[in-house]
Amino acid sequence: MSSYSVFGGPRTMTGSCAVCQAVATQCCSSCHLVFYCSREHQKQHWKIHKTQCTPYKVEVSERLGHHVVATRDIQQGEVIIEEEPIVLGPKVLSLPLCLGCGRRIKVIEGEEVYKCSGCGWPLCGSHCETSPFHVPECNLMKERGFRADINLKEDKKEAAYCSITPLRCLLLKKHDQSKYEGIVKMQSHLKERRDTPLYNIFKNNVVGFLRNALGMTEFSEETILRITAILDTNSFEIRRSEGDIKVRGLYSKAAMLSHDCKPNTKHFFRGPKYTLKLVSTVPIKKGEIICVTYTQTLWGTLERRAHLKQSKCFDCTCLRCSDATELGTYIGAINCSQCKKSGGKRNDKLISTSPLEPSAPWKCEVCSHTIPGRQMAWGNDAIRREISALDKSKPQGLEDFLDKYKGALHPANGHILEVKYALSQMYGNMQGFLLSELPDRLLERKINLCTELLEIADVLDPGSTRLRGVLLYDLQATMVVQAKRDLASDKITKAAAQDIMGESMTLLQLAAEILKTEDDMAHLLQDKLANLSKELECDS
Ligand SMILES: C[S@@+](CC[C@H](N)C(=O)[O-])C[C@H]1O[C@@H](n2cnc3c(N)ncnc32)[C@H](O)[C@@H]1O
Repeated sequence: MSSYSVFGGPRTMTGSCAVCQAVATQCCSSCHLVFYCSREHQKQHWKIHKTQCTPYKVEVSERLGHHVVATRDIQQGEVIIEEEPIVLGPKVLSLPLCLGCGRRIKVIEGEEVYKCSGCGWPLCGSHCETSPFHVPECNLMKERGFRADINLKEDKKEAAYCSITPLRCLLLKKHDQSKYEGIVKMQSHLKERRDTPLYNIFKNNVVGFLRNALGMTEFSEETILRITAILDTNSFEIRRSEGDIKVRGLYSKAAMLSHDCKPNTKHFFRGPKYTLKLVSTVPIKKGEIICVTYTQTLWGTLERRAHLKQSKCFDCTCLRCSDATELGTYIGAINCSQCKKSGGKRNDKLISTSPLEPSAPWKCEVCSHTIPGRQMAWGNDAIRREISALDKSKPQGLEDFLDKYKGALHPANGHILEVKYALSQMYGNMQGFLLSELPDRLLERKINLCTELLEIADVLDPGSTRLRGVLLYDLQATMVVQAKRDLASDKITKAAAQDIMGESMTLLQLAAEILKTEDDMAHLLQDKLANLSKELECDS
């Protein structure tokens, strides 16, 4: 941001000047939070204010607790928050990972994994022993005479990692008091978490390890459990850019963001310090809540709310959750078996009679057929398990799943959509199903899948979201191949092919704009744009 870009014209609110405390009528036009009596004082204060100037403020409400509100209109694609983590570390259960750099460790049977000379924890190699992430915990373990003896297995998640991130939080008390204080002020929901299975695991394993094995008796059981609860309530899951492993991080500003099942931002992590960037996916009006999603867009309300209740200890009452049709998408709906029997329309659907009550019965929109809410929840769990067990190495198992459930589940049911999304990614992108090799039937299938999914994404995950970007990209690529084939076999005229290519170019430009923030897509998209422009030039 240039030094003077936020110096707007006079505004008619009053406050006290940030420099001289005189009555002031002008405020910063970017954040609208700081007042100045004169332009000179605004310029003078900019050196300090530029590090604090944000388009949002944190407010507190009974429903949400702390949450973030826009202090001015925010355009689509603006970076709202950019910050480094206060703490970074392994998830509660983690695949083998290096405590120095966070990379996945490859475990080869019969070969020793490198172990830290100081504390015995597995690392990539000696160079990771001096990593600032690892040094404080390593010093403590050495000091307390502890040496880890961990037997990692290649594809097995290791439970011993559960103590590391809480330990890193506690160590801040000595090394960075203000960060530690920032953490302990965060919401924990410790009361609600007490005596849950996870709480008991933490009580035995984390408290046991830190207080007994490491002798950290200066921290009470209550404090340690509060830290584990704070991590569960506030941390972000980070997929490392290599895509091989997930870690978790605590970010002080982003921890204030509330959840909505139709969020208005996306976030990603960049660089060796895992800097979080929060970007608006749609325009956000001054006064609106800036939010993220803590759950999955393609899950139905029953599943999302159960997940939020269990992991974040609250009952979501957002617009999407409150609407039995989920904003008209029917993503939780199932087909009515009774209407079908009596020859009704295939799409007569059962929806919840009261979506904010998980036990409320589900009722057909056309006939009076109902089924208990609990049965819906069991059904969803069973289907979720079935999807997890599907062979995702080839499309056939997924197509069979869709075939099996096409009578029972509504075509836009979340389970169906998840499988359709997986298929849309397989066709055209996986060995044996590359775009140029796809038979015409599967090209058409891929186009239909992308179009169908985009219609849902436009409602539930609108704007510049990754889901829309990926679908738009795939759709245009498939349209280009289809148009070329159709032209070659005289199914369409040259003019019609050019129209499709032009439309594809528009979709590709949109996808490129959305995905420019995605490490894995940005270069690919620039190349594709250049190639498609060349083709269009040659054709015209
Ligand atoms: C990451 S923290 C957000 C900051 C928190 N509100 C606070 O006061 O510190 C997550 C917690 O915020 C609350 N929260 C977030 N979104 C909510 C929502 N849509 N409805 C109710 N509570 C919400 C829940 O208590 C949740 O566990």
